[in-house]
Amino acid sequence: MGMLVYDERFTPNRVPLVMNVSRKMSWIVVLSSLAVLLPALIIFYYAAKKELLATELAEHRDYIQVAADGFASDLSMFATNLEKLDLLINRQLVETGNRDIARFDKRMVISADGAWRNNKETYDGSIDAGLFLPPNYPLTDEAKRFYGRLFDIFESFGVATHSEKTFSNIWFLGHGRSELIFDQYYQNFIYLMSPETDYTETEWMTLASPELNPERNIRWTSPMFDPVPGSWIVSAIHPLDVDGEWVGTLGQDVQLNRLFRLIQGIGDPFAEEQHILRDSQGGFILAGPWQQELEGMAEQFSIDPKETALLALLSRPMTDSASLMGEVTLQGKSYQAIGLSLQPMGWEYLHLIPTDEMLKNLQKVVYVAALFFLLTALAISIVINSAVRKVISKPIEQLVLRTRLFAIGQKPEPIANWGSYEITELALAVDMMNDDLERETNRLAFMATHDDLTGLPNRSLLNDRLEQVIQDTRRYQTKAAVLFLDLDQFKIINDSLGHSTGDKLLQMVADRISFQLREDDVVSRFGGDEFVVVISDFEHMLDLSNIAEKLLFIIKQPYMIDGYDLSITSSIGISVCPEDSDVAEILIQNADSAMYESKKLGRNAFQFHTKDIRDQVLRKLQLEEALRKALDEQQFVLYYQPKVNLNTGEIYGMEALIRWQHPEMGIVSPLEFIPLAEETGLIMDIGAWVIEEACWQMKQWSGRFPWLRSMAINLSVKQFQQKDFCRQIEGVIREQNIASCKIDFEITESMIMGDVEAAIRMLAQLRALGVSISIDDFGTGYSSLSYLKHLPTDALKIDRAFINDLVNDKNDQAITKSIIALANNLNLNVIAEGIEDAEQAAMLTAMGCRYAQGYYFSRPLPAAEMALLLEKQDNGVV
Ligand SMILES: Nc1nc2c(ncn2[C@@H]2O[C@@H]3COP(=O)(O)O[C@H]4[C@@H](O)[C@H](n5cnc6c(=O)[nH]c(N)nc65)O[C@@H]4COP(=O)(O)O[C@H]3[C@H]2O)c(=O)[nH]1
Repeated sequence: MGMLVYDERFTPNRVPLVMNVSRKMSWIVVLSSLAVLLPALIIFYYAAKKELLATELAEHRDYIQVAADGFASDLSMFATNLEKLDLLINRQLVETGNRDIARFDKRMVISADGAWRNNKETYDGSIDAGLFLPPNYPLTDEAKRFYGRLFDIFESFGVATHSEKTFSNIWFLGHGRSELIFDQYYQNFIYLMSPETDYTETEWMTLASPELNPERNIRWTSPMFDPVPGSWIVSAIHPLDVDGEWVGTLGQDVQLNRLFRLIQGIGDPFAEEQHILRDSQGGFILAGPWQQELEGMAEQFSIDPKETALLALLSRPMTDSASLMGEVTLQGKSYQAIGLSLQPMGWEYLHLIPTDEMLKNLQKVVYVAALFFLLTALAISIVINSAVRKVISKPIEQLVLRTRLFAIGQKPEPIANWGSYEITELALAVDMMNDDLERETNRLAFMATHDDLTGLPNRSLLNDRLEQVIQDTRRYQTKAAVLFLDLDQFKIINDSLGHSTGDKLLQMVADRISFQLREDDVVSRFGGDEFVVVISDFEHMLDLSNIAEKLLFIIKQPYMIDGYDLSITSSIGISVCPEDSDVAEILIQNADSAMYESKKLGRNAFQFHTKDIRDQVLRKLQLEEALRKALDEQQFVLYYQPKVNLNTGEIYGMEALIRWQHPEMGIVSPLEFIPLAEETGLIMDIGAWVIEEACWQMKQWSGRFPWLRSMAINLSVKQFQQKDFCRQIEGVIREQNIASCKIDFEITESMIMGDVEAAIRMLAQLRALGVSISIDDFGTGYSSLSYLKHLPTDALKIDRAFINDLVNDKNDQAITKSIIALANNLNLNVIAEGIEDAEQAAMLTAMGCRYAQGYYFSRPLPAAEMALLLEKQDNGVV
């Protein structure tokens, strides 16, 4: 959808990590489901595990108890058997007789190796007991009776008990290395025995000795691993005492494998369950995972010392009944241990159940549940994804598209229903916002290109239009013109009647100019009271003259504003494209220069841009460049023009006048460069230099000529407007150590007229420093008498314009007289400037003017010449 409106700002990679809402919602569902379900599953798992282990282990413990009981009862049955056998033998030996001797003789023969064994031909091991007597056995009748009777007892006992299948054999070992045995498994045992066979020092005999078995009860031999059948054997031992005398041992060999099956088949055995069985001496019978190792070297076997948990468990005492012994780690795997002590042998049995196998089913349940939850969450997220896409994402994408269309200036059709209330509201708000934005953008664009007051195009739009017009002149070989129009003396109206009246006047002038011109022409407000008109196409220069004249005329017509009947004239400068230039900026500059020229020519006139004007502009540029270097290169010098007392002809003071001695241009008049310095701001530095230099000079001269009253220094408007001007002056006075009363600042009326109040404040501050103030060029500046009386001044200087023709011009005489009268009334001194002859001096004296300055007395002089003049007066020569 975004592809429809291509704009670099809209490319999605600007925000590469942002996901769309529907996908985000899906993720939220999946993740929040998992966030809830996973911990729930984990909690469930651990709770269930605890419960399961508790119940399962309890069940197993019971099984084990049953199996162990079975195991123990089997074993104890052997003990009972032997006890019974002992009783039987003792009872029946009392009744032995010759029948027993006959039985012995009938059965026994000497074998080739010298040992006595049963006659093989009549021997059937499954029903007969076998007897072995070593060679040279002392065969007394008593012995024959004894063995003959034992044959009988063993066979009947053996056959009877064998049916119970609880043991494999019963045997008797006598002190003389005799052995009587009834063995179901090794029926020919006696034939395998060598004549040297001697069991008398083995446990089979010793455990029955009165020394080791004073209680005369059942003992168990250490279990033994028989590698041939691969089975563990243990023998039950019972002493056979006849008439209180130990005659031998009764025993039974028990193959443990059959019993192991009892404990190894408990419940549903676990694949990796382990069994550890130790006899009462600590010897291993079952060694869990190390069973093979044990059976390979039963004597040296011990548990790996790294299995510390198991060793610790084995070191704990076990109870007779099966008990849970907690969790143990074996070869890195977790087991649940159940242990007990098997009686009557005192063996310790440890049953190890792999924890994971016990929990296998539970884990399966948890995995299935987790999978189920995950799939459910995924399914829900898919549903939410498509719902959110339909209800939110799609409308939002539409809205984005609409906004982008607005952004590129297109206006899509409004959509009344967006499916849901909130989106419809949002869409309405977005449309409204876009409308407002469009209006505001247009307004800002207009403001950026138009003048607030008059609504005319401003400078920037003027430039654009002028560029366009210039291009058209090139393309269509036409001519265009720029008219630079400035209102004459507008400042006076503005200052005297107020800005509001001035603004209304400007608006009316703008309307009149616009009304006079064609639509194609451009009328713009260039600044202040300046307007620039672009005439886009004309044929003859005369057309331009006509337009200019029409404008001069229409502007000159009276205006009725705020109850004032106002009139104003204008001056117009005209530059022509392409003759003067085809560069917008230069065309405007040229028209501006021509406008100044027309002002010089007397205002209310128009002037075409000419070569002369161009030369003047060039000169101005040249001067400006040179002026920037002048101060550094010390090209300025001060001249001094004496001020004279008309009554006595004596010099009482002087005016410092700056001179610029340029190495190539020669002397440049201050009338030319001071306005330029003001325009460029260089006047600040130049003015400061003048003040310092003049003060320094006055300090020198007032030492030599104490009667010298004042040094007048001209101030420029910009200097005067500086905020810290007073502080600067104070600094100079302090630095030069000069009496401030000897400094007189000359300011012009126009400098005061802008902001009268501020000017009054500044003058008061200056006077507070002790300096005096004179108003220069007085009479030309439309001073209002009303504020003149409030001005903190000391003197008025009558402008040279009134003196020039004073002798002949009655008006000038009248003005001069009234200025003198005004000064007298306001208690101000009055100085006439520009006196060039004696007649003027005489007339002024007659009019009551006391002070004067002019070529008649002296031209402005370099310091050295001025010093000579002062010296002459000091010497009374003048
Ligand atoms: N025709 C004629 N002219 C006479 C006669 N007596 C004096 N003048 C000239 O009249 C001007 C008097 O200075 P201004 O009215 O203050 O007018 C000054 C003043 O406004 C400005 N100016 C000169 N020096 C400075 C300065 O240091 N700072 C500032 N801000 N302006 C200065 O330049 C203006 C012109 O100065 P200058 O060329 O020195 O011209 C001086 C002076 O040479 C006379 O009898 N006949």
